Amino acid sequence: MKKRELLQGTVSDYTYDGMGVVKVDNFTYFVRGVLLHEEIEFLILKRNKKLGYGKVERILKESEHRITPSCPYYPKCGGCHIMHMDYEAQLDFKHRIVKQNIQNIGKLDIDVRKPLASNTSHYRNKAQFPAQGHPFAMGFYRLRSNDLVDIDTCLVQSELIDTIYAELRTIKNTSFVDDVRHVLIKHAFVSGEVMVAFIMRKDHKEEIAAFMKPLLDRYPIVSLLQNINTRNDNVILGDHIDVIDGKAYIVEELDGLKFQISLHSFFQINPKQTIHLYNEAIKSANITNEDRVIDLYCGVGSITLFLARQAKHVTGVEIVAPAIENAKINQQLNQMDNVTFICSDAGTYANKIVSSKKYPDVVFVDPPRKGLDTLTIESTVKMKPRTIAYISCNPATLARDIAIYKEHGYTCEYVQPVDMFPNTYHVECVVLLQRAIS
Ligand SMILES: C[S@@+](CC[C@H](N)C(=O)[O-])C[C@H]1O[C@@H](n2cnc3c(N)ncnc32)[C@H](O)[C@@H]1O
Repeated sequence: MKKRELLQGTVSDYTYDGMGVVKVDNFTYFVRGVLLHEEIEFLILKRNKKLGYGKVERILKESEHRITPSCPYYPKCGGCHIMHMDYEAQLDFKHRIVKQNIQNIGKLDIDVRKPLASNTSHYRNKAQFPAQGHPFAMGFYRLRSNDLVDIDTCLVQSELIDTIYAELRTIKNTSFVDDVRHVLIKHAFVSGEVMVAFIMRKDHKEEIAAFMKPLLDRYPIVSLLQNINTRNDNVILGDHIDVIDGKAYIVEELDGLKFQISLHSFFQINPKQTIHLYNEAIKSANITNEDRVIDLYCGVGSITLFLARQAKHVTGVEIVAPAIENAKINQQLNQMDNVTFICSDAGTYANKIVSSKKYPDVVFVDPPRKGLDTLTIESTVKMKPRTIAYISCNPATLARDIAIYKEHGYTCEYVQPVDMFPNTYHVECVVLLQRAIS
């Protein structure tokens, strides 16, 4: 490869993570920060036998959807990926990616609807900021890197998280700064409650308590925690939690239902859009008060309790024990007696239900990005529910899994993307799989 080789081309497509695809002389390059149909000049950064990566040098013909990002740290900070697109272009990009996955991975001919739109700023209720002592930096990592970008504001976090974060940056001047791995903030939008957790290499409870005292007076921080993590990998949380002040959890409200959320439990990060996501899935599944439902991968029981307002009985299944403890308390907080929570691997529980022959009418699944394993898919099929509602945060594994369900006689009419994560390449989808054969 020649030094500083510049090429020109037109962006003809996107990669799943929002890079532009540019073909020059039948060779494919991926270039970040460009939009569909733009004509660009780019520098070749690297190239192998199959493809190359480029860095945009000049936009020769600009898209009408290009905007100047309002965040001063974009694109250096890896938290957001498509902030140079206006929101219409972001939704088109997500629509396109879901369609491509359904067609190319699933080999399926299914209508992919336009994504449901979200508010685009200050939508996040949770932030985890890595920190380092010398030289001090706190913020987010560059994309696919361990380089920390020092930031003092983040436009996708709730305004309260952003304000508290700005104050927490003064840990720079403390004696314990070198032992801080992450600071994690959760904000319950409706109750206003805030959790602040210091993820530490070693114990500094007393120094943290003294440092946080003025902030506890100024902000609704009802849960101040220390979590010790001595691992050498990139898992953020350790197991041990000390409650330094207040309680070990915060309480959030979604659509009139209350949810206790602890440090280790998963909770959807865009609460306003979560209500639309759950209602979309539940409405399409036509749940009646005769229905018995199993909600696999239930977290703190949020979909479970939404479902329980309409179904005869719902069983929520989740592998993380603290999340199930929260779920059981959430059941009591909302006074619902038609719910059972089980701490188990989803596939193992589903397989037990197959053996017991106590089949549900409807199954909900909301797995992590890796999607469903064979045991879970096969067991849910053997239960013969009339509907399997699949909520997915990864269109690639969703497409793979619905193709397998199709082989087992479950069909779906449409995929409904829901934008839960504006300015990032991530997209959530809801799919209803209906049993076509008996
Ligand atoms: C995408 S979250 C969905 C949680 C919940 N449905 C919600 O909307 O908040 C996936 C959940 O699956 C849980 N999980 C991961 N692997 C699991 C497994 N093998 N069996 C059961 N639950 C699992 C995670 O702990 C997490 O709470």
